[in-house]
Amino acid sequence: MSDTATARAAEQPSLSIRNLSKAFGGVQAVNDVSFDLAKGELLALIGPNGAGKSTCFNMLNGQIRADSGSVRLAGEELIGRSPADIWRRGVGRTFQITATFPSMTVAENVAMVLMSQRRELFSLFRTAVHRHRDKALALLDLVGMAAQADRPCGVLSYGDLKRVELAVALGNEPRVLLMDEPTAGMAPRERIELMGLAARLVSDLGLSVLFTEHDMDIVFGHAGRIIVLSRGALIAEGTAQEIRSNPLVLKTYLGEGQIYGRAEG
Ligand SMILES: Nc1ncnc2c1ncn2[C@@H]1O[C@H](COP(=O)(O)OP(=O)(O)OP(=O)(O)O)[C@@H](O)[C@H]1O
Repeated sequence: MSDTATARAAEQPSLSIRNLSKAFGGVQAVNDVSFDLAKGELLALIGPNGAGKSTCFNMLNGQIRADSGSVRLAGEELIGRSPADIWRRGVGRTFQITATFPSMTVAENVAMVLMSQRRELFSLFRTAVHRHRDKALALLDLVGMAAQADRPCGVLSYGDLKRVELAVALGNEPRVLLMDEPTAGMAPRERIELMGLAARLVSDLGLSVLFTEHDMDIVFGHAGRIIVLSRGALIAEGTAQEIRSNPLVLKTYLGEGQIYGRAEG
């Protein structure tokens, strides 16, 4: 690669979304949405219920096929690829509902993803768990869970489970991490701690994180930048201060008075 091409590659956003659209029957769930996620950025995607946030996420990781548009990871097109392929290329995801195996220990759960990443056979699970233990512990250390490595996931608090889930997502060494309502169902203090951890991972690992969130204290307290969807369309983009004072956002979302203390679901 020439010096100019190398410099250009370094400047490239991690994820570049252009004119993304998806309709379900007569409902235009996502309508011509374009935005960039920069390297080392913590970007929040917010909007009222039904705005299209989940549909957007599901297109980014290949779970839903876009009707049109483009999603590029460091310049490489992701549309049309399977979720497993997109995951292997470096787009990780955490879900609203935690998905660890309760009877397995914390370290075994992390080792599972390391095996899967290397396409190892699960029949050799015991030896693989042993082989991946150091890496699993290093990942657990990143999320403050190394001391609990040998406890079964089934006995952990919800906040700790979310940390394990984060370690599992990091096991694939993602360049981009999609976090779907990461703090849903958590107590206020746990919420702040988890997002503080995500922010630290963004700056320490140079990870790019896109997250959806209904808790505006979390969004305004942690996101470097915010994008706002309403009825499938991107209506605003900016810093917390810009979004808070944006008249259209106030009218369509923040003015509704439904975001603080919204029932989780
Ligand atoms: N599989 C589907 N089939 C039909 N309509 C769908 C489907 N998925 C989403 N929709 C519709 O698309 C629109 C966007 O939904 P989406 O779940 O993406 O919004 P959201 O912003 O994630 O909402 P929430 O904050 O409630 O999770 C809504 O009108 C929804 O009813």
